[in-house]
Amino acid sequence: MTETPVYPEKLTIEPLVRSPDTTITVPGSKSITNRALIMAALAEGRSVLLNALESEDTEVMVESLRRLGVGVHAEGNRFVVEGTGGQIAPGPKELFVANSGTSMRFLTALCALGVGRYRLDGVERMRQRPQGDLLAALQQMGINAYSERGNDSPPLIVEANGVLAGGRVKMNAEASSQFLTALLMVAPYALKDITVDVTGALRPFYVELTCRMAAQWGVTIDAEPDKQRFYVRHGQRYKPQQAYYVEPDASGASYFFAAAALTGGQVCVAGLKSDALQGDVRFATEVLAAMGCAVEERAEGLCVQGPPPGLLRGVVRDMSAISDTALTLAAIAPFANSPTTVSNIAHSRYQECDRIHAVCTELSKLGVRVDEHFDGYTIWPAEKILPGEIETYRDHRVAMSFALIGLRVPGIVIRDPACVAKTFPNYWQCLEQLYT
Ligand SMILES: O=C(O)C1=C[C@@H](OP(=O)(O)O)[C@@H](O)[C@H](O)C1
Ligand SMILES: C=C(OP(=O)(O)O)C(=O)O
Repeated sequence: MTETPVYPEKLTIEPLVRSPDTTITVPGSKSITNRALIMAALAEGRSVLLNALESEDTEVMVESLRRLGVGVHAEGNRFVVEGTGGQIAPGPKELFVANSGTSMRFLTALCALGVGRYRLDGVERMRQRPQGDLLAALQQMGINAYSERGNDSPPLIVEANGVLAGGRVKMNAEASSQFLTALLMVAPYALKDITVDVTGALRPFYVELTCRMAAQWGVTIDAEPDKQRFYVRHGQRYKPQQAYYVEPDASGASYFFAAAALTGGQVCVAGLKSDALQGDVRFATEVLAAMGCAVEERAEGLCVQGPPPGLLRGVVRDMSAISDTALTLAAIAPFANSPTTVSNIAHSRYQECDRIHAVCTELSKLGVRVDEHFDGYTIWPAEKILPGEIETYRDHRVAMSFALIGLRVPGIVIRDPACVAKTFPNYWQCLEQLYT
């Protein structure tokens, strides 16, 4: 894989002197790359992924798959995967996934197809992130899956006996929709058909992404219209793909669209379509459009034109389905001419950091009025935003979002800029292109 650039401890963002008018190429989607890696691993034979994301979150997935006996050869963003048809190397095996939620959840379910003992661990923050409802679902299917410390967080142990029973399972996926994705992806390899009854609220777009991708790879996942029940026939098999193209990362694209919104400029993201598989494309097509931006799909990609100065409107939105972009929205909200309220993202307090608290703390530091709610925030238009040093809490999205404020306000300094390596190692180079 390519080397991550070396960054200083702090990065000062220079304000733009004129509005951008440019096209940016963002890397491939994390969500799609890590799903495609699992589906390719489960398929029998060679698959080739094109425009795959090369970042920490996909590297830990690739390394873990290798430990499970799946050959993965990465040449830049072209990944060649030698699928083993659902056979994974017997335990004992130790997997380390740093702070990649998708890797932790998807691999936990994959290990349930193995034989023996698998131990999955991550960095300190990963040891605080919730996994209990995924473990509970696997237990219902005859797998001895548990948290080593008894706190529903990693390290996780999966003791498997080569048989995932299948049958009827109840699952709560409120803490993370990734639990359901993880289970659905391995479901065709169970002994019996699987019916999942979803209890509690489900953030649907990531699960829809899973279902749409499974269909591309030859597996049907049926869902009731209300998305409270999913059904997977056992015995289906993923078909290896000769050239599976990974869409540009829509969450990563949100920063560049937001830059256009902030500056009255125009930014296109190459290759992204308004009907992308990824729900986060709605940040542009719905949220920015509601704030007064013009959003248009063109031959070169999806393009956002920001409104003239002073005309960006605040929005009141349930951001639960696209919560990774709630931080992007928080960064541009102080520049709007009315307050912005984000609701229903309580789960994001258990992601890379407590994202609600981080947003509120860092915006307050810059003199922005913000009210913290248990499930979101209200951000008020700011007459003046102060310079300041942003704590990024090892959260790539805090770093990428707050850098946007620096495009308008002098003296914004981002601590630990290297944390973007989780999903977007060349973020700062892409950001620089806005100055050209
Ligand atoms: O399935 C996925 O690819 C993802 C689901 C979401 O997680 P949660 O459902 O845990 O919020 C999102 O935040 C994450 O970045 C990627
Ligand atoms: C929440 C995120 O990632 P994950 O859950 O995959 O670690 C993210 O990328 O914002």
